[in-house]
Amino acid sequence: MAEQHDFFATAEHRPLSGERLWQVLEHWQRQGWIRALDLALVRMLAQLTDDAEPELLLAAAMASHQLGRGHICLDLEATLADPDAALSLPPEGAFGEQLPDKPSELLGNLTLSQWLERIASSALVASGPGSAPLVLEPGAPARLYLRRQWVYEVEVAEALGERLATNPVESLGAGTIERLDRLFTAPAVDTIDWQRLACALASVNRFSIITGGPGTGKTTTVVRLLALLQSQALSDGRALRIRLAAPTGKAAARLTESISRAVSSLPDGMGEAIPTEVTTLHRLLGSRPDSRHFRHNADNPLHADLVVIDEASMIDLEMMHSLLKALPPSARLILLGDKDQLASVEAGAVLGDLCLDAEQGGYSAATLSGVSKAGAGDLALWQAQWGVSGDQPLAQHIVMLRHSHRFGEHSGIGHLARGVNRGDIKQVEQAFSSYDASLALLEPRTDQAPALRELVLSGGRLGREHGAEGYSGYLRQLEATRPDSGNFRDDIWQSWATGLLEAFTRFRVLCALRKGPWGVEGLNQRIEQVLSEAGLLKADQLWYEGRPVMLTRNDYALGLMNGDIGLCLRVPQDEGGEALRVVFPLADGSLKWVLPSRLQSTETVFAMTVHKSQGSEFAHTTLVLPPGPNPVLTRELIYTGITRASDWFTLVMPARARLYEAIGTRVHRASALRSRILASAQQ
Ligand SMILES: Nc1ncnc2c1ncn2[C@@H]1O[C@H](COP(=O)(O)OP(=O)(O)OP(=O)(O)O)[C@@H](O)[C@H]1O
Repeated sequence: MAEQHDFFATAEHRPLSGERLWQVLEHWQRQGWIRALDLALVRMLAQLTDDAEPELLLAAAMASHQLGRGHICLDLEATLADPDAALSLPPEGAFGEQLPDKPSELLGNLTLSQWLERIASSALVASGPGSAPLVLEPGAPARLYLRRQWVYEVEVAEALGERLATNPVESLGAGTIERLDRLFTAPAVDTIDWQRLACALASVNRFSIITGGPGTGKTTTVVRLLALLQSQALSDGRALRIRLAAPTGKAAARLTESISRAVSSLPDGMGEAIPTEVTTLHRLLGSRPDSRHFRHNADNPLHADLVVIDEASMIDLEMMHSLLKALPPSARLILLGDKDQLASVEAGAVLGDLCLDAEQGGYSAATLSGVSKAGAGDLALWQAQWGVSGDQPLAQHIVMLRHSHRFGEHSGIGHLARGVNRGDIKQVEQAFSSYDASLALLEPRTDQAPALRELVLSGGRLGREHGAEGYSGYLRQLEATRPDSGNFRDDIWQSWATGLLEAFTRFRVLCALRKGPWGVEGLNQRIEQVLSEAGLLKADQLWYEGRPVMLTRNDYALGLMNGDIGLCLRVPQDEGGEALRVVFPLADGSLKWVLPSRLQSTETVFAMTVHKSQGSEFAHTTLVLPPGPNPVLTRELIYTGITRASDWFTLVMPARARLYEAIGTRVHRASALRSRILASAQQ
């Protein structure tokens, strides 16, 4: 590949001078194309040595910037092929403008081999373990890492590779099969019971992934798996220590509810000693204020025999690293999640990377023979129909659930989500035209369109025809059910607040962008204005009754996490009189009341980004796309937005082309995690 790039380079690359480098980097930072953090890192690197070529420092700035965009490393070859894409140029709102000092001007005629040479020649760069702050892997594709990311990737791959190295599926014994028979009915002829298969495979492995779209039974399956393993352990005289966690408080609270439901429907005698309390990953690992290190680590592992993590698509590489470090070697790890959802906010796409081929199965002869007695159907025949065979270690540990019990064949949301996932524009259009009881499409010309106003107030057409409300439902409930006496600690005020928190989840506006009139910032202002004009709230100050807020940073002193959502309510005080307090739901079902002045970093959340909505579900979800092209518009973003809806979904798109472009664009995050894991498992 290096030669190929050299071949296409037509003009000579003029070496970059130090002076020009700093001019350009400062310009990039002023423009917001790179972060202040990226520039500070490069300045720090430049001070460590005087042998760093400007082209190396440029690569370091881009690697740091790419990390901020979720990439674990800088793919040097891809960067040379499209240098401006590495800085997401053109920026939001600047489409078509002439932009000076773009990366393509600096890297235009540089060949890969020249760049590699200049990077590798510095003491700042190593090709593997050591203390140099950068790591260069010159293979194909050549990658430049900041050292910490390289260490995370290597150590996660080693830990998972070690867990994948064994596949004792032949040990599936008569006791397990008898329990599977109690937990599952026999599958229909010629079908595969993927849930049963997942249970059988995960019952013998130390690492398993159960992936599937919304309502495919991930929770149901894992609860049956816990029942199977715990009843086995109890009959051996030693209960398993089981821990359940999810990346966010919201996801943990949702899973607590669905696990409790699933445990109560287990066959008699099989629900014993199965916990239903789900904690956040941060709490599970023991987060420490202002530190990226956790209380539980390799020296102080978790007290657990089995750890289940839900919403695993939200786990970034660093968190996966911390989790694997804290996991005792003998403990089982089970990840649940939807591989097609957006990747984590922070860097990495761990679940997506691991599940790249999950749809095809790819089970080996040993796995097929081992599970043939599990009663899940003829997996060998199913796989033969796909023409797939395999002995790739990762595939033996993954099961994809394929049938949605929530969004079945006749569900509009299911039809639409499947169409988006397949990139099938026809199916997407057909979904909107055929399923008008659950789906609506709005194509407003401006952000002031009356139809948008109606959507926000009362749910638009879905509100009029099918009872899918907008924000007026929550705000009317606030006034109509307000208790008339007592104090905010009284049960009556607590249940009022609980009801309002629940009502607020019935409708939500999700945005692809943060900035601009079609982003979170503009739409929050617009929604406040619409609701104020309708007399539903008085948004004349920062804090007003009815304001929904989201924390934008962890607040360890208050025990609240980034992403937690609360409502600002006017409540009677202990000492008499009334005051505004913000009420937050906690994972254990209790409420936390906080004075607004104690909240450091919050933002209004009538509109929120799709990223922040992961792990949540709203009865009526509205997804707003911007009119202009933007690299954040991807298939995964649209799918994640749609699948936040439990009953109704409205898509707002000022320009149809954005939807088509997004559906055709897949998220790609540079990393070598998958190939490293496979190499490590085969060693
Ligand atoms: N095999 C099954 N047969 C009938 N109903 C099922 C089956 N599996 C799951 N369900 C039902 O489907 C619904 C969704 O199941 P579950 O909550 O386990 O799915 P999930 O994949 O965890 O969903 P999500 O992650 O989207 O919340 C539940 O009401 C559950 O009882």
